[in-house]
Amino acid sequence: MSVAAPDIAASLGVQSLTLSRGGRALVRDLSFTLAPGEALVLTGPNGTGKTTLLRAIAGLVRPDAGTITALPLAYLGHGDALKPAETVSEAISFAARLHGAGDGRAALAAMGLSKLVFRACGQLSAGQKRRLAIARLTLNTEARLWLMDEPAAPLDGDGKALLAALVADFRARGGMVIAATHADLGWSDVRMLEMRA
Ligand SMILES: Nc1ncnc2c1ncn2[C@@H]1O[C@H](COP(=O)(O)OP(=O)(O)OP(=O)(O)O)[C@@H](O)[C@H]1O
Repeated sequence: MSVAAPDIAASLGVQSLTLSRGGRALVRDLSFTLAPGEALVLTGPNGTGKTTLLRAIAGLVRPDAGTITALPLAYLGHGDALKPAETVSEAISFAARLHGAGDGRAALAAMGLSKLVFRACGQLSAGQKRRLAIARLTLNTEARLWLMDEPAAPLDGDGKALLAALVADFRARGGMVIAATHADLGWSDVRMLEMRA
């Protein structure tokens, strides 16, 4: 007996979405579609709901109303979710094994971390931790959509350029990206959504 693979939507569809937190409406009747290869950048003042919208798309916050297409996705939150005692090599190889994505060394190289494989995650700088969290996200080979919350906040210029290259490569392979940021990410050909208070 064979079991058919579930249908996976090609695009992300957000329809008539309303979201609130603490009794306050943050998003009202929002609709948009993101097609393969597209990126959407969320901007807007602190507290306007960028993280909440990302979390709703990830299925972590229940909308008051509306629908969101379910897609295989990878989520990069504010925090890097690294275990301090684990080495960089251990952190990356676990994720690589989980997703059947080789040994993860190419992902480390892509974020400029090859020389840090034996360093404990707890001893990394803020920018190095962010680079590692990004490298790990790219190992999720099933993901069609990357959700990134302030992905570049602690990154230097080189780190931002490496992130931009990974995002461009993912999009060229049909991936979709939604990022919340206060910084200019330097990504080309993005759509913008400004959240308002
Ligand atoms: N668990 C919660 N319970 C109640 N209110 C919450 C909760 N989480 C977030 N909020 C509120 O929802 C609003 C939106 O928060 P959110 O983190 O989505 O904003 P943001 O646009 O991402 O902000 P920032 O730019 O500071 O990262 C804020 O007013 C926040 O206090």
